[in-house]
Formats: sequence, C-alpha cells, structure tokens
Amino acid sequence: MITETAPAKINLALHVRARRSDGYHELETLFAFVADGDTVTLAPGPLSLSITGPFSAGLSGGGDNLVFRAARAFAAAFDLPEEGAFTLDKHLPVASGIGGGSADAAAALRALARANAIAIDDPKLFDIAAALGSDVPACLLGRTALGQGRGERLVPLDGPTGMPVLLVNPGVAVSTAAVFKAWDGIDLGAMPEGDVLDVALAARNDLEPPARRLAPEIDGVLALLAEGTPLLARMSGSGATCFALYATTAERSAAAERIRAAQPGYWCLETTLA
Ligand SMILES: C[C@@](CO)(OP(=O)(O)O)[C@H](O)COP(=O)(O)OP(=O)(O)OC[C@H]1O[C@@H](n2ccc(N)nc2=O)[C@H](O)[C@@H]1O
Ligand SMILES: Nc1ncnc2c1ncn2[C@@H]1O[C@H](COP(=O)(O)OP(=O)(O)O)[C@@H](O)[C@H]1O
Repeated sequence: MITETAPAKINLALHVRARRSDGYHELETLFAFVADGDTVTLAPGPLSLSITGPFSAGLSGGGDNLVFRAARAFAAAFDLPEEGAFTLDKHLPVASGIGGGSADAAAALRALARANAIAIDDPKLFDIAAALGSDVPACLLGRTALGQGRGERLVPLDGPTGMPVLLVNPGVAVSTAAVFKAWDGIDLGAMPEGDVLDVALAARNDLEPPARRLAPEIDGVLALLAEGTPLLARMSGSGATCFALYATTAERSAAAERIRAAQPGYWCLETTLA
C-alpha cells in the first residue's frame, strides 16, 4: 500500500491581474503549504474510492471526485489500465480556499507515479495536473512557489518553513467560480519581488473583497484573527478559510483558544508552514 499526504495550500498573497477570454483569470500568487491535510492511500485492485474522516460527509465519492479524475487522466496519459483502490481520509473542509480537492488529486498522481515507477518530476504529470485544475500543479510541486498564468506556471521559492500558522473556516462553502466572477475587474498592480514573507506582507488577496460580499462570515473570521498578534492575517484563495502567521507557537495557541471559545462551530487548525 502507498500512502501520500495531501497538505492544505494557502495563498500567502493573490493578485488578480486580468480576465482572460478562456474564462480564467491571469494571477500572481504566492503558494505555500502547511504540515497537515488529507491523506490518500493506494492499494492494488480495481478502480475504487472510499472516503473517511471528519469532512467525508457531503463529499461525493462518485466519478467526479478529483481522486477518480486524477486516476483516469493518469491511465489515459501513460496508456495504462484504470485501476487502484484509493482511500481518502478527508480532514480539510471542502470548497474552502485551501485546495483540498487539488491536494487530493496531486496526492493520487504521486501515489500512481510511485506504483508505476514513473519519476515524480515527469513533465507529463504536470500536464495531467494542469488539466485537472489551476491549483493541482502547485499541489504536485508541494512547496512554496510563485504561481503565474492561471496558477500553473510555477517558480519555486524559499519560504519561512516552520512558521506557526492558524487556519480558521466559518463553515460556509464558497464557489471559486462565483468569487472570480464577482471580482471588479480592476488590476491593482503587480506583486513586488523579494523575500517571501516581505512580499506577502506588502501584497494582497484581490479575491477577499468579492468573497466577503458573497460570504459575510469572512468579516467575522478576519476580525477574530486581527485581535491577536499575527504577523499577517488574510483570506486564502477564494475563501472562506483565513490564515494567520505568528512569530511563536504560544501566540498561535492563544489565538486558537480565543477563537474556539468565541466560535465553537468554526474549524481551527494549528499547524506550521511546510
Ligand atoms: C483561487 C485559487 C487560488 O489558488 O484557489 P482556491 O480558492 O480554489 O483554493 C485557484 O486559482 C483556483 O484553482 P482551482 O480550484 O484549481 O480552480 P479551477 O478548477 O481551475 O477553476 C474553477 C473556476 O475558477 C475560475 N478560475 C480559476 C482559476 C483562475 N486562474 N481563474 C479563474 O477564473 C474559473 O471560473 C474556473 O472555472
Ligand atoms: N477530493 C475532493 N476533495 C474536495 N473537493 C472535491 C474533491 N473532489 C471533487 N471536489 C469538488 O471540488 C470543488 C472544490 O473543492 P476544494 O478543492 O475543496 O476547494 P478549494 O480549492 O476552494 O479549497 C468542490 O465543489 C468539490 O465538490
């Protein structure tokens, strides 16, 4: 059996630069990953998927699941039979801006590559990933990177590994397509260059205003995160999950404790940057 982790992605910053004629948007985004997420396992057998874990309810295990889509695309690209008994242990909230589905697809591709002795940096794997979703190539790379294009053009960067992070989700699913559609079309400018943390601090998430209009619960999450002592508090991706970075684990734990007491229904994950 092969086990692959599917860590949550966060967008330390996300600048939307232009609407494209193909329905996507031109981005500049700082991708980072945390130490926790879903887990995908692959055992020999016919193609199947079993979903366990705290966020398994409400997630379809049918053919449209990104794990199945990844397995079918892998088989087609490498001319192999469609097979593999997958288990997905789902710990990340669904449709929440932290790329859970994309991470699962990337983990399934990594597991299949290992099972078939295909190099993990095979360019064909990145082509499959890009066809599955804009965030899947970044999840396949799995390290801090600048993403351009619709997110698939990647430049690896050295990030602040080990930095304490708190993720908070208010329990509302947000549609990525709807948030991009609600973007006002105004290009607020390029992302600066330099040290990842400095760039993140100087940059923005341009999807925050439209996401906040669609899901006002995000306002409450950002207000709670701002009350502590974060180095940076911001929404990730198209939301509704927000993250905060801290200098110490004590500051992160104090913030988590305060938020859990104020909003017991919110999902809070205390983790670190990978
Ligand atoms: C916003 C981001 C930031 O990392 O993350 P999430 O909020 O999904 O985590 C990504 O760009 C999401 O990537 P992903 O979730 O893979 O999106 P896709 O399946 O490719 O696209 C879903 C829909 O989002 C819109 N979309 C996505 C990416 C992009 N650069 N421009 C877009 O306009 C399109 O309407 C598209 O139909
Ligand atoms: N394995 C999966 N995990 C999560 N969502 C999935 C999965 N497979 C398909 N999806 C679908 O993909 C959409 C986006 O999910 P997700 O990747 O969690 O969003 P986000 O990137 O915003 O965090 C959801 O609407 C969900 O139904």
